[in-house]
Amino acid sequence: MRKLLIMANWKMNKTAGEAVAFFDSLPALPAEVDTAVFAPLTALDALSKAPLAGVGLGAQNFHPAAAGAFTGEVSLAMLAPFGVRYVLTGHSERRDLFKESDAFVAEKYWAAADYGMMPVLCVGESMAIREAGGAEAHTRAQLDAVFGDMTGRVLPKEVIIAYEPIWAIGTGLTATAEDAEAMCASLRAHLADRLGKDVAAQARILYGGSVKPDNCAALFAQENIDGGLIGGASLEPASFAALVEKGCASCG
Ligand SMILES: O=C(CO)COP(=O)(O)O
Repeated sequence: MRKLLIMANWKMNKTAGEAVAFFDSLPALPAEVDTAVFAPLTALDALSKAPLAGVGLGAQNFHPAAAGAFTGEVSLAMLAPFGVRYVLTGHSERRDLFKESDAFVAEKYWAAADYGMMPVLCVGESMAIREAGGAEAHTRAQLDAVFGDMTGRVLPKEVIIAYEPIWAIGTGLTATAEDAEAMCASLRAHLADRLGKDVAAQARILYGGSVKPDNCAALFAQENIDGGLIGGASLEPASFAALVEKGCASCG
C-alpha cells in the first residue's frame, strides 16, 4: 500500500516572510499523508529555522553541476544545508519557459539521485499532443529520457513521478479522474518495463494540474494515483490543509 503524498509547488510565490507565515497558520495535518513544499530558493533559509510540522522541504530548481560558471544557478550542495530533501525535475514550466531539454532533465535527475536527494520527475503532454492521441507515447518517452539507459545508475531512495498534463496546469481544466488514472497506470506499466515490477509497484505517481479541495478526492482515490503536486491551491494554508484532509479521507 503506497502512502499518499501531497506536494505543494509554490512556483514564484511567497517571500521568505510569507512562507514562514504560511506555516504559522497551517493547521495540524494528519500523519497518514506525507507532505512537502517546494518553496522558492529565497525562502529556504527562513523555513529551515521554522517549525514545519512534519512537512518536508523541497527546492524547485538547481543546477546539476557541483560548482562552476553558471551565473544565477545553485547547486545541490548549496541546498542541502537547509534541509532540502526533494527537488523538482522536468516541470513543464522549466521545459517550456527555460528550454530544459530531456537530456538536461535527465542530468538533473541523476545528479539529485547521486547526491542523495529525492528528485520528483514531472512529465506531461500538451493539448495538441493529447488531441493527436500521443499522450501516452509522449510521457513514456519522457520517462525513457531518464530511465532508458540504467547502466551504472543507482535509483534514488524513492521513485516519484508527477503526471502533469500541461493543458491542466493553472487553467482550471482538470483531467477527469478516469483519464488521469489511465495515464498514471500507463506510466506505472512503463516503469515496470524499465525498472522492474517491484520498483514500479512502490513508485509514487502523483497527478498535478488544477487540483483543488473540491476535486481531489476522486483523483486520489484512483488505484494508480498516489497523491498530488499542487500549484495554486497550495498557496493558502486552509486550502492546502483541506487537500491533505480530503486526500486522507479518500484513501480510507
Ligand atoms: O504545475 C503544477 C504543480 O507543479 C500545477 O499547478 P496548478 O495546481 O496551479 O494547476
